[in-house]
Amino acid sequence: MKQVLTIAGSDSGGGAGIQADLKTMTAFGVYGASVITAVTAQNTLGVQGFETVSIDLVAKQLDSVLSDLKFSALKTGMLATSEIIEVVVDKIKEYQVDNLVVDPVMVASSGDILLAEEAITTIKEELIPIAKVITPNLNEAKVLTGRGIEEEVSLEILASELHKLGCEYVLVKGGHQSGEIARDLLYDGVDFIEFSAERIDTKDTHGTGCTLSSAIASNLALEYEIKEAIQRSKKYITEAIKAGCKVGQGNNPVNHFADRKNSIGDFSSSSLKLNST
Ligand SMILES: Nc1ncnc2c1ncn2[C@@H]1O[C@H](COP(=O)(O)OP(=O)(O)OP(=O)(O)O)[C@@H](O)[C@H]1O
Ligand SMILES: Cc1ncc(COP(=O)(O)O)c(N)n1
Repeated sequence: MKQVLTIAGSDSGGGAGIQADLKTMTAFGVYGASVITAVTAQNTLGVQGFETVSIDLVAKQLDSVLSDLKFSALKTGMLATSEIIEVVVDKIKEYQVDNLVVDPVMVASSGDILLAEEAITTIKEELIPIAKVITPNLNEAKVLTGRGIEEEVSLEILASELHKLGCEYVLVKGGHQSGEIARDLLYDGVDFIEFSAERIDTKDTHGTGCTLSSAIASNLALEYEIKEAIQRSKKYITEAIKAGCKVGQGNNPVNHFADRKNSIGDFSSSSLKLNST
């Protein structure tokens, strides 16, 4: 079974972070392991607080899993501080894991800040250069290219500027744009490739970024080449948003069961052959 690692924060509400990552990996049939960088007290209404895990314990988690399991891909999500980013980069280099997907999480969809400001430079200078693909949303792409959030700029310009930071591919997500199409743009340094799907009219998009990046990491682990991996992940996130998951009172998470409703029948009592004496 292919193994995939997520290095990210915990979302107690189960919609984003580590929890969304492991659900996504399971849905794609890969084995998901996790290194937790921060523990958030969070629900569908927002982030009520968080604490980072000590550098020592982040390093120990990384050594534990990287020395034992064999990862075909990994993703990073909430890394919170420069010090955590540095230890993550050191360990990825030490254990030489390929197929790094970097989701440069900065702010939760609720508006709560999840990354220290000085850590933005560390992401740019140390993490992005070792990434196979980075998956910033529109605002993250603007911040990483030194722009203000209000500035009007095309996905093409953002993607080509970000590519110069040294990653192999840039996928700028257009989820926060308006219009009938949710358009993401991939750039490999030469060509732009669009991934478009219908925009679903909903506020329940908690965890979309975590889910998409985990889906890409899972599909890279399954040996799909990058465009196919993104295409499959885009289909997954679109269906998961469409199905939704009305679990809380705020912005609800996506539904990881969207594609698998029919498989429930396999586990129903009528389909199980039990020997009773
Ligand atoms: N309403 C929507 N309908 C269809 N697709 C969407 C919608 N919102 C986001 N997406 C898609 O979901 C994926 C994640 O994009 P988004 O821009 O929301 O990332 P993000 O802001 O990092 O996510 P998050 O809100 O979890 O931080 C992209 O493929 C995007 O196009
Ligand atoms: C631990 C953690 N990681 C990432 C996000 C971003 O996800 P979203 O923007 O959907 O809130 C989050 N809210 N919490």
